[in-house]
Formats: sequence, structure tokens, C-alpha cells
Amino acid sequence: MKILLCPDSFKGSLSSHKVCNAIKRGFLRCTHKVEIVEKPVADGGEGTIEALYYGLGGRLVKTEITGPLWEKVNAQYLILDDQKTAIIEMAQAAGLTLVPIQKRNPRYTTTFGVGELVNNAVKNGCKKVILAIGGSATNDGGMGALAALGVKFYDENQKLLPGMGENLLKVQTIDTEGAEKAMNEVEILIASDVKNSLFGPEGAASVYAPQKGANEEDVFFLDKGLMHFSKVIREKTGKEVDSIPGSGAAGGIGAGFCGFFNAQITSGIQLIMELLNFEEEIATSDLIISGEGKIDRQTLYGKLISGIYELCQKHNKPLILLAGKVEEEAYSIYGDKVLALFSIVNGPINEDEAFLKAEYLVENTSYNIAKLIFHNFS
Ligand SMILES: Nc1ncnc2c1ncn2[C@@H]1O[C@H](COP(=O)(O)OP(=O)(O)O)[C@@H](O)[C@H]1O
Ligand SMILES: O=C(O)[C@@H](CO)OP(=O)(O)O
Repeated sequence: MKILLCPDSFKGSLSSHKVCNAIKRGFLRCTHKVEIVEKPVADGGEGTIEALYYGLGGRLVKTEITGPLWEKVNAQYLILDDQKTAIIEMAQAAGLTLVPIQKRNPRYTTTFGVGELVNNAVKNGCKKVILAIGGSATNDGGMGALAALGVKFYDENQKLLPGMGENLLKVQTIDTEGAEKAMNEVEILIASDVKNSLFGPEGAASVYAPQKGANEEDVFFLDKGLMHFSKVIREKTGKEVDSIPGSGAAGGIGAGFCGFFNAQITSGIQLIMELLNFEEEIATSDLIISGEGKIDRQTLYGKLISGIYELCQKHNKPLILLAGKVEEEAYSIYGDKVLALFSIVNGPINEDEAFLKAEYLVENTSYNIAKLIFHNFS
């Protein structure tokens, strides 16, 4: 029997890799007569590099770059074995978790470090960059990243503007003369975790800026800024970036890249599943176990598990889901769709305790699942 383990991370408590290990331990406590394949996954946000490094190998490059608050941070990206493809996780340079709660304000955070990572990869010989976006602290339309790659933005007085949400509305002229020439030979594939448009009620600022610390006034200001920014990009390049699905992901960084470089936005989940050869793994497995921190109404809509679920349906394979929390609505929504749905907690414990015991609880639930599967009823 082949069992495929492909959980997302349990945000706040366990990386997807740790969830895999704990499930495996649970099964091995029960039986060794089973082939277990571990494929930790991620949706393009935090944890993407870790999951892809585990699945694809390659070389991790560590470097110091500019963080979202303009301070220095350590980050890493992955160069695949072809030596030409780099995988960059935006959250490493501009992630929300890099900003303490009291300092969160997407008017002042920057994606400058994302541009530095791209530059570093290109200087290391990469011709293709897969940029996984999401989990960001920024709303700068990619202005910071573009600035790090040599694009200059000026206000009406010809004053050079640092790339951040606060300055989007001030951009009057754009100078691409100094842009890195090597970028002309680079293909950028932007793996986006969501499909939002750049501005408006479904845009980057309205939907995601509040979780980054913006108040109502900030949201209004940033939304106007992104609209203006796309207008000046259109005037400069002739490109309409605001209507591209996913241009509103991660504070609009995809829009900026599509405006000035050879970039395309695609679904992060689909891309990661293709890179990790998921369809074949699922088609050749007897049972698939996945999960995430919380299974709720949104789980099957656009999130990573929805992709896994669709492939399980296609190949008629049973899927078991594990989660720290299973919202009540989830049982009625998914109950008939998946083979089983388990919360790992073993009693009315609080979240701190659940996080602390998470590894043990995943292992224990998996042990019990294994006992059920391998019990001989005859
Ligand atoms: N070990 C755990 N036990 C109980 N609840 C958990 C655990 N880990 C994560 N969670 C819950 O899951 C939430 C995160 O949901 P998750 O599905 O992992 O991420 P996302 O926000 O991307 O959907 C956390 O805020 C927490 O409520
Ligand atoms: O970074 C962001 O703006 C959002 C959407 O891309 O990501 P997440 O909701 O995963 O933090």
C-alpha cells in the first residue's frame, strides 16, 4: 500500500515538513508494511522554499537583503539543478511575519528586498525566476522591488521616490534607463496565491491591507495609489497591468513586474503541484493524507487542498484530511467529499496548548487512523 502525505503547514504551529514527519511516525508505530511518500506542500506564501527544496533538491543561496521595514534581514532562495531556474519566496524579503504587530503599516513597508533577491539570482546566472508571492507586509505595487532592479520613480519635482505604498500616488515620471540590462533575458513566472485584481473593492488594498495594519483611511489612500501607479505604468509602457488576475496579490507586486519585465502571473498552487509532479504521485497512491491548520468553508476554494482534492477526484483516490481546527460547517461541506476529516486535538484544550502539543497530536491521530486501516476484521 502506498500512502502519499501532502499536508500544507499548520500556520502558527507546524511546517508542512513537520506535519509529514509526524503522520509518518504515527503510521510506523502501527505497521512497517506500507510505503509512505512525503510531499510537504505550500501555496506560494511562507514555507514555499522549504517545501520545494524538500521535493526538488537544488542549492539554497543565503544572502542579506533589505527587509520590509528597510532594515537588513537574512533570506534564502533556491537554485534548481539546471542552474538556470531560481525559486524566490517573496515572504522571505517582505513577509508579514518579519514585521512586529505594532509596526505593521503597508504605507511604509517595501518590497525592495524582493528585487535584491531577483538581482542576486540573475547575477548567479539564472534565466528563469519563479517568484512565489503572498504572505506579504507590503502594498507598494512592486515599486520597491523595481527600484532595487534599477527602475527610478520621480515625483512632480523630479525628486527620487523610495518604493513604498506611501509614494505610489506621487509618481509622475518613470526612468527605466538604469534598469538592469540582464533582466531583458530573464523570464519571470509569478506564482500567486490569490486572483484579486489590482485595485477597487476586490483589489489588493481593500482585501489584504487591513491584515497588514492599514486602517480605513490607509486602505482608501493605498487603493488610489495603486490605481494611479497602474495609470503611470500604462503611460510609460503601454501595458494594462490592473486587469491581470492576481495583479492584486501581495500588494500588487505582480502588476509592477508585469509592467516592466518579461513576467507572467500564474496560480501558485497549480505551479507548485506541477513542479512536484503531484498528479502522478496521486494517481499511483492508494491513499492520500493532507490537511492544514484550520479546515473551514474556504478550504476547497482556491486553497492548496482544493488542488489536491480535485486530483483525488479525477483519479478516484480516497483523501483523508487532518487539521488543528475543523469548523463545524466543514463537516457538512466536505463530509461526503473526503474519506474522513479529523481534528487532531484530544480534548477541550486552548490554542497555546494545542500548538505546543501539535506534533504529538498529529502523530497520535495518524496512529489511530493506521490502526483502523490495518486492522484485520476477519
Ligand atoms: N496545532 C494546531 N491546533 C489547533 N489549531 C491550529 C493548529 N495549528 C494551526 N491552527 C489553527 O489554524 C489557523 C491557521 O490556519 P491554516 O489553515 O493553517 O492557514 P491559513 O490562514 O493560510 O488558512 C491558526 O490561526 C489556528 O487557529
Ligand atoms: O500577501 C498578500 O497580500 C496576501 C494575498 O496575496 O497573502 P496572504 O493572504 O496569504 O497573506
